[in-house]
Amino acid sequence: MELEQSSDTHQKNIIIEAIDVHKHYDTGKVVVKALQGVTLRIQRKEVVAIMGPSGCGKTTLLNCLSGLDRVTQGTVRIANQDIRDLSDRQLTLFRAREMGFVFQTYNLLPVLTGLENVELPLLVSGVSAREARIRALASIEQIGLRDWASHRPAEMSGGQRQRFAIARALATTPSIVWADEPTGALDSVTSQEIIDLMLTLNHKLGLTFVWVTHALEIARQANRVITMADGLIQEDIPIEAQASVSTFGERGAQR
Ligand SMILES: Nc1ncnc2c1ncn2[C@@H]1O[C@H](COP(=O)(O)OP(=O)(O)OP(=O)(O)O)[C@@H](O)[C@H]1O
Repeated sequence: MELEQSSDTHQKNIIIEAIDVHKHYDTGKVVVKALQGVTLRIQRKEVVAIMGPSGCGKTTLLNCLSGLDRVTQGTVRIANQDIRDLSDRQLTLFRAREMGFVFQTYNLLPVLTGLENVELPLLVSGVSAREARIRALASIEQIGLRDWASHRPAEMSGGQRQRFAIARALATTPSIVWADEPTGALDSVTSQEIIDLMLTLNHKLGLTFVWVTHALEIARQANRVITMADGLIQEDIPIEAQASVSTFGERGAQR
């Protein structure tokens, strides 16, 4: 009975579920089988790192799980919503409500200030200008850069830009933040500051994070590391259960 209850709680806490996901890219000349049957479940509040050699399908998996791209075959459920059942428009709204995105290259609009960049997704999702300002400032407060709100990205360091990108991802109060190589363009000290910020937000706000990374020193700070090879999950190990992080890391970090 107790077992049943605990497995029920486990099921309820699952926020990301992929079942036998395939993704093929038809380039006209060849069909690239980027994902070849990925099944995984991620619980609320987990911090999951996805590693693996270049071309193994990490970004494709992130795009398919987050609904930035459609799967060729298989099921993706986010917060119990099967995203295949959503039209493109519904999926866009669902993403805006449930998810935030952080990319290696920040993707801030250069003509807007930090504050305006953070306000943008709120305005796009229909929040009033007044409310957007309040929420964007609260989000910037979380990343500790209130004094930089009126600066444009060109005036900021890489770390500050990435902090604003994180503030933008937080502004819509998502439950999941996807980060594709979030520290790929940063030096090691700044990388660690960005990781510390995401881990703090995970603790404080209970956000679920999925990081795609090549860096072992980043991955080992997640709760769980998934290593991919050739479009499949090769290893899926909670950090505390890893007998030797360096062993998996040497494989995972290969490019
Ligand atoms: N739009 C596309 N059209 C055709 N092939 C693609 C497309 N996107 C990715 N691929 C191919 O799918 C495979 C997986 O690519 P993906 O970008 O997911 O790998 P990755 O593990 O994220 O690589 P990296 O670490 O270099 O970013 C690769 O063979 C890649 O060339």
